[in-house]
Amino acid sequence: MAHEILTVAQMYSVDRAAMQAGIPGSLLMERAGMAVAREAIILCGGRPRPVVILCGPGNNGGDGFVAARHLSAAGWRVRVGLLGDRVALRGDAAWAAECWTGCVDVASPDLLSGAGLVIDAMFGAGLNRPLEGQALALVQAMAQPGLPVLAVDVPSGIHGDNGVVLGAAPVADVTVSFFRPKPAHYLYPARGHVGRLVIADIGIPDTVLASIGPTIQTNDPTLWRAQFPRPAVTGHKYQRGHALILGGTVMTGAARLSARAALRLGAGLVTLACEPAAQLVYSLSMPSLIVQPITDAGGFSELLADPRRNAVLLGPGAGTGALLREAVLASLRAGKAGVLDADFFSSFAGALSTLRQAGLNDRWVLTPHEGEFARLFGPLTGSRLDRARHAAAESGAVVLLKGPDTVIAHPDGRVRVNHNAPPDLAIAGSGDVLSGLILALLAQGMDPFDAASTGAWLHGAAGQYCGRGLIAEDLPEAVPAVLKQNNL
Ligand SMILES: NC(=O)C1=CN([C@@H]2O[C@H](COP(=O)(O)OP(=O)(O)OC[C@H]3O[C@@H](n4cnc5c(N)ncnc54)[C@H](O)[C@@H]3O)[C@@H](O)[C@H]2O)[C@@H](O)CC1
Ligand SMILES: [K+]
Repeated sequence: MAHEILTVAQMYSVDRAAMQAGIPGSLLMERAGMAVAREAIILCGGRPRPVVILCGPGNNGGDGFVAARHLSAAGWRVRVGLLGDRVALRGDAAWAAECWTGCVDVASPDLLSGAGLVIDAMFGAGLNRPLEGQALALVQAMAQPGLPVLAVDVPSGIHGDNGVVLGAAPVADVTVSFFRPKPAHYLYPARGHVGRLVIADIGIPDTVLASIGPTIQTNDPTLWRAQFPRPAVTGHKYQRGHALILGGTVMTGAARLSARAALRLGAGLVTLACEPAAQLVYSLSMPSLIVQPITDAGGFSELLADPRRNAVLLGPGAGTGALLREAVLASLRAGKAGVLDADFFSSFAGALSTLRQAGLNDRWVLTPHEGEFARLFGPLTGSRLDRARHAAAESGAVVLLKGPDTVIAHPDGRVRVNHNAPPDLAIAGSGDVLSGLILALLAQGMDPFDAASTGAWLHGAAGQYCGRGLIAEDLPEAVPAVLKQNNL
């Protein structure tokens, strides 16, 4: 299964490469339009409906003309509405329009009355400004209750790269795109407009990707399954890593959730260091947890001195005092791997250079949500993808920017977009579980980029497994079932 996501510019390069390889653009358009017609038939359960196809002035419109021809040939009643002048059509779109022998009306909202399906072929990759005028009115008219919408490439008004809605965009039931998805198919708010995504094969050979060098992927177990840690038959707990967590004194729930997740995902040992006042809370919470009282950062450094303690989690519920700050710097200097989360971001607001000097590198995973991200990295612009990538390059660490479309970026420019998280995961303590999962994988020696990807995916899968009504405590308990379900 392919996991590459291509930017709009990369998709145009693919198009050119395919043509250089001898595949004419008109053939790509023919296959694209056929795929659209096929999906329209599937969407309507094989029963013809009056369909209105709204065609724009570029090749997205060309795909619409091809679909019109195929649906008409299949016995469907087709009305085509064109946005713009027919004589202004160029290249393959002009060819596709010539091949359509039916009527072409001026695209207007009136055309939609009586329609059982609308195919949105107004704008795709070439959208370069917000919708206005007639295009905007058409998008608004598509929002009729009960009128299914099938979008070609992207719902018109969606920017293919950043997932931003430019002016307005229909909420499609199905979006049919070609060869590989674009970032907007996975990034919100666009993803909320895409509906079911179909990526159609239009005969472009995978070999064209060699010259493109895609760096964005959808997150999926096939990317990291081979690296997923499995206990050896003859192994013992010390070969499964020793995770170290700094627990807070007041918000003790956060570190307990992280510890529980780390234990469930197979860390050999988990030590939780805390001030003596909180020792009992942690000790009584989980018999398998080792609790070590410390009175200051010196005590934490002593724990770090044992090389078997190979992965550290700092931040969940840890407070913003000197202990967390010093524990972070000591862990970075000690050359450990680890996860920096939650209160870490407030403690080091705007202090990226201090972290880098202390040794922040790609053995570390930073797991901010949007607010925490801005605290450390400032108000960066661009899509979540761009910002995560920029932050990873700037920090030298793996950055996992949390959200419904969690993005995981490596400082070398690789990015993965996670897409299995249900909205039920937006609850208190959910992030603490995620950082505990990643911690367990780091302790077991997994590469940090893969550990972050795996953690995000397992977190989403656990959320799906628990379903509605889940609380954060349920997530670690779902780990064994999710591992079994997915043969991990
Ligand atoms: N491999 C590929 O890349 C393939 C692409 N195909 C289709 O080609 C499309 C891209 O075609 P184009 O590059 O011609 O781009 P589009 O057809 O998406 O749009 C370009 C046209 O729309 C105008 N336009 C852009 N934004 C506008 C706005 N807000 N209001 C009014 N007019 C606006 C532009 O001036 C230009 O005339 C894809 O989305 C896809 O549907 C397919 O034909 C098959 C192969
Ligand atoms: K479209």
